[in-house]
Amino acid sequence: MVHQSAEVTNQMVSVERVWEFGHSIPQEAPLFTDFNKNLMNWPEEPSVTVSSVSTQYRENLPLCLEDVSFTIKPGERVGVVGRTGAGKTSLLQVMFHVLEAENGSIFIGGVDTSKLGLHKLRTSMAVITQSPVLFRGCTVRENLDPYPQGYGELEDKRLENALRAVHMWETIQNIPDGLDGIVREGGSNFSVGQRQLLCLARALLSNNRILVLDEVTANVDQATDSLVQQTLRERFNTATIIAIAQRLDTIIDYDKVLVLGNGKVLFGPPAQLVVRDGHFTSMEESTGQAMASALRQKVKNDNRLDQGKTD
Ligand SMILES: Nc1ncnc2c1ncn2[C@@H]1O[C@H](COP(=O)(O)OP(=O)(O)OP(=O)(O)O)[C@@H](O)[C@H]1O
Repeated sequence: MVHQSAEVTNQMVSVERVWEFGHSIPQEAPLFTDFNKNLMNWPEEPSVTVSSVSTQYRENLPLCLEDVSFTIKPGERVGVVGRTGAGKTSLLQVMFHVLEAENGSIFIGGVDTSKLGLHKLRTSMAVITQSPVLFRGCTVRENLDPYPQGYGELEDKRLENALRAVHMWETIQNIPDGLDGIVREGGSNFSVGQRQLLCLARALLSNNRILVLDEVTANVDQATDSLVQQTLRERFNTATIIAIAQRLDTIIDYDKVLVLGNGKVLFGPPAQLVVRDGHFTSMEESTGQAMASALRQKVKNDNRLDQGKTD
């Protein structure tokens, strides 16, 4: 009896812990709200307005975004740049309400996203993160399109087109069972770059009007990067694209550049941004030409490095 009562006391600690997880931990916003019902085709106009957003990861930590405001028009392609730790990923997290904004608001397609259920919000925008997610134990086919719109040859053709667009069709054909090949833990049977390309194919298949990319081509070579950029231009030509980029050449032809630094922003067309000491410092119309040529020079240098030339 003594043994059993000690055992029960021990097990009650586990019960207490489970109860705490269920009741005392701050929860995310609800997945579904009544507000969602009126928004079947949202966002018809894929605009993004971020208004005076500030936030931090925890109460005693410094703000990772401070009074950030900008407006992206439907169909614009915006490159997000900034030094390491500038808040680029935090901005994406706030857009998807993974990290909640403490102040300010985010409107997507004219709707205040804090009123939306998370399911609607997160399924309406395609995102490819720095650590791309592939699901273990599922096939390549299921990873690309968990909710297939058709079956048989038609569906195979859709998947093939998406894989061809991201230049992964040959790779998939070369693995055992092709589209029906199994994806291992965390996608470990693919390289990081290949996983990102597969996630891009998944984004293509989802037909979302807003595409968010977090350094999506950081792990692929220059040639694949150019091909992916071409795919983005051709296949997402009406979508709004927000792309965090480390390579300036990937965003040089984008409509706008958003420069984050110490949680604050500069926002404008690439030709209006000024580079000093290799970093964006201000936005001046008159010096736009200088910026454009600095960018071109930088791209040239990067290309030389990629080709292994040392001059
Ligand atoms: N989970 C976290 N908890 C606490 N602080 C965090 C967390 N994630 C990021 N931070 C802090 O927030 C700030 C912004 O980080 P964030 O990841 O947004 O930067 P970033 O611009 O995306 O950097 P990188 O280019 O390296 O990806 C940094 O100072 C970082 O230390």
